Amino acid sequence: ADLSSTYYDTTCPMLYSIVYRVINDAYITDPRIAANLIRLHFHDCFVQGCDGSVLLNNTDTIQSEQDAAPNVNSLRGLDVVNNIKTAVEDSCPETVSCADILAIAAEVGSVLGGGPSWSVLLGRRDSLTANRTLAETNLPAPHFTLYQLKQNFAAQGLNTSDLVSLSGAHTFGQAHCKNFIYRLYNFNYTGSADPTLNSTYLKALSEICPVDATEDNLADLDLITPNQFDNKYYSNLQYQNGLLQSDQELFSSSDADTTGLVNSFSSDQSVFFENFVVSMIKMGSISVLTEDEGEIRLQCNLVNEDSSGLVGVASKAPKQKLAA
Ligand code: HEM
Ligand SMILES: [Ca+2]
Ligand SMILES: [Ca+2]
Repeated sequence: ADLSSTYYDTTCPMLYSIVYRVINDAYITDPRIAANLIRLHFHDCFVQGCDGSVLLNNTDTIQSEQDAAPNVNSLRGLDVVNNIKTAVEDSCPETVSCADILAIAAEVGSVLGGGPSWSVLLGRRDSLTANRTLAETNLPAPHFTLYQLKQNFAAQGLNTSDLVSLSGAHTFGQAHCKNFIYRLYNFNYTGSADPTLNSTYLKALSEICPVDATEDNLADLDLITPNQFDNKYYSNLQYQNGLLQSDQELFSSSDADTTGLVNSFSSDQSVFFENFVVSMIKMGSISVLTEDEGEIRLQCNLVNEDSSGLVGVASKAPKQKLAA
């Protein structure tokens, strides 16, 4: 069945305001949470669809996607998702999926950053499985060329325009040095910096990430407005101030048919916002589970019942008994 914006209108009318309140509380002390939550939804949707698989922890039967290379030491916001789930279960027990919570949280992240709001389509159900190998394979890498990025998005049913608009989420949040340090000192084994990196920006980045940078150092993805959801990401690219290679490729790749889109998003923020919303809704619909597929998890990090018959949340009855 199709997703619907009114899916929980009768079963959980306060859903949006509950999700908003929990995120807003976290945002006051940690504005980066807005970026963390958008990224979680993306990393969920690209791995067996938007089914909450990214939230599952390691167990005897689950290999957590959180340990896949693109996620390890890099996913934030999982605790806030659990806080949201607890608050939602309080008001609407056993009703709202974790996959839907991620989709709403992504929209709230955009809104809190000053970005667009949209009516989130709902009705996803949660997976019974995770797939770490698929997380390694499907999530795009920061060193990808434009060609690789297009292939990677096409595999999810997303086109070049989606690639450019969704990359605009790098208008906020941060990245670890290890994801771009190779651009600073020995790009493609040339012994020098990536030629598509602005020399002033290169100097600034070299201070954040010296050759022997420790793994924990972070740089803002958007050097102009690091916490604001706006279109500065695209003007940065025009000045060769993209942090990741995968960002700068959208403007600087020799065969970039994406340059025109970058220019139009840079010159008109409302055009960027409109396209971002369309692409987020498209991404949020990738391979969703609906109706009797999957389950409504009681705890986002655990399936309700594992193969050994143990219940995910001790205080709740297993799914089979509820249905009986
Ligand atoms: C186009 C291919 C993409 C690549 C190669 C990519 C890669 C990355 C990398 C390497 C980081 C830094 C991770 C770290 O160092 O901890 C990052 C951060 C981030 N990405 Fe992407 N990303 C892509 C697309 C997207 C999309 C489609 C979204 C959302 C719609 C997104 C949202 C974010 C956000 C918000 C952050 C900052 C997170 C934080 O501050 O914790 N990215 N991305
Ligand atoms: Ca998933
Ligand atoms: Ca920004």
